[in-house]
Amino acid sequence: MTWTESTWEHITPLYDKIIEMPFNQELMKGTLPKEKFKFYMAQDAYYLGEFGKALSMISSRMRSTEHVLAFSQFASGAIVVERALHEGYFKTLGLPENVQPSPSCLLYTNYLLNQAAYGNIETAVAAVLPCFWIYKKVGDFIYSQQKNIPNNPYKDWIDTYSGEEFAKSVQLALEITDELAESASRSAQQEMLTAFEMASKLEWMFWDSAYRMEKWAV
Ligand SMILES: Cc1ncc(CO)c(N)n1
Repeated sequence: MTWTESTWEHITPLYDKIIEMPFNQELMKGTLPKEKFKFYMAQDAYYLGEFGKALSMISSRMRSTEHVLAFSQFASGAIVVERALHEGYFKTLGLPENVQPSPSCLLYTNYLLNQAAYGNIETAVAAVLPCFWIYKKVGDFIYSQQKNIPNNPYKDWIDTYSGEEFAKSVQLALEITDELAESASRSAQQEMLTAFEMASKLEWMFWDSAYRMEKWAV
C-alpha cells in the first residue's frame, strides 16, 4: 500500500465528517446563505495568497528540478484561482479588498507557512496535501449530487474543484508525496501522517469557522 492510500484510510472518518458539515451540505443544495459564502470567499482569498507563498517556499526547498517546477506551478495555480474567484464572486458579492483573517484562517495559513519554512521537506509536502486532495474529494462528491439542483449559485466553485485542471494538480501532488514517502524513514513517514492529519483538521475548522462567520473574541 502506498503512503497516500494508507493515509486516506486513516482520515476517512474525518473526511466523512467534512462531507456532513452544514457548510458543504448547504453549498451542495445551493441553500447556503449568501453572507456565509461571502465570508468564506473573503477568508479563502486570504488563504489562497498565503497557500501560494507556502507552495513557493516548498518549491525552493525541493531537490529535484521536476519537483521545483511542479510546486512553482501549484503556487501560480493558487494565485490564478484566487484571481478568477476575485473577478467572479468578488464582484457579484461585493467583497472587500483587504481581508482581516479570522482566527481559524490565520491558524491554518500560519501552520502551512511554518511547515513550509521549518518542517522536513516531506512533512511540509504532506501538510499541504489536504488542500489539494480533500478539496478534490469534496468537489467531486458535491458535483456528483448536482443532478436535481438546477442553477446552483455555487456552480463556479463546484466546477473549479471537480474540474480537470485541478484534478491534474492533485494527481501530481499525490505522486510527488508518495515518491518522497518511499525514500523516507518510518518515523519520517509517521511525521508526514501527523502533518496531513493536522492540516485535514484545519480544513474542517476552516469550513466550520466560515459557517459560524467566526470573529475575534477581542
Ligand atoms: C481552505 C482551503 N483549502 C483548500 C483549498 C483548495 O486549494 C481552498 N481553496 N481553500
